[in-house]
Amino acid sequence: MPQLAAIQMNSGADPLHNLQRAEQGVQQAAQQGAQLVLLPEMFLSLDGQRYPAIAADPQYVQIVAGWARQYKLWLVAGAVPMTSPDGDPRVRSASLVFNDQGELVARYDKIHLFDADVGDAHNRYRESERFAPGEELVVVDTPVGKLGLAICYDLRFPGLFQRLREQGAEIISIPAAFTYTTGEAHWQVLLRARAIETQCYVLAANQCGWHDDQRRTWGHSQIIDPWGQVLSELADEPGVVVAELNAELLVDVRRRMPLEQHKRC
Ligand SMILES: O=C(O)CNC(=O)[C@H](CS)NC(=O)CCC(=O)C(=O)O
Repeated sequence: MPQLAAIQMNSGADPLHNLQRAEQGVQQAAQQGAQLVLLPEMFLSLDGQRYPAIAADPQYVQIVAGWARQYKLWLVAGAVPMTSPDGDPRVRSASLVFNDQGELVARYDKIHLFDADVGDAHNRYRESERFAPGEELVVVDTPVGKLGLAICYDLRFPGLFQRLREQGAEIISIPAAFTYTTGEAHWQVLLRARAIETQCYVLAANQCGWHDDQRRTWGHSQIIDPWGQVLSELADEPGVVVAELNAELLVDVRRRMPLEQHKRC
């Protein structure tokens, strides 16, 4: 059965250092037989001041594409800063999907931006100051199933997930930098709810620990099956979580309880 993997990181500001640690994670996932691997949100750097320079330099994306080719796996570069196609000076937070040849096959730009007062040490999150929102939903064919893309704060908007399911999603990837405070309160409940409602596999890769700017993230990256069962979960240290995708289970859950056909609104 195909293997899914999510990489949990404690990204600092320096992209070169983060690249090294991300590659270690990808290598570890490959050794465990992973075919579809997810990196967390802003794994290249969690320092907002660096996002424009990262977006302007294609070498970062080329390096990540090279891992997909080298380790022969499909790799979702959870979210990286990318130039806005419409000329907005703000970057976009983009999820990039590479096939096992290292070719870019899909890009999803985060739609919901996290502007919230969390009440933690960092407190005031204003993602829209640095990032412009995306507009389009993305579902992409992979050898392990149809993959729907979402990012972090999107997790709180179930309508997006309903539409990914309508467009055929069987697996949904959620790279994140979910805060410690909101993660402790909501992360797993939301992830399991999205898996149960959409009857999809949910692959969630979070940041963990303290970062360079008084931000603390929750970790607890995990893989959940379409019945809502947590197959594998990390605590709050960097690492890799791996689980099998059982295509029969997915069909069975949907056949026994055909939510898609019963939906009336
Ligand atoms: O802005 C950056 O530097 C990189 N982006 C992030 O860390 C984003 C926006 S601040 N984080 C989230 O969306 C967390 C959502 C969350 O924690 C919740 O919904 O509770």
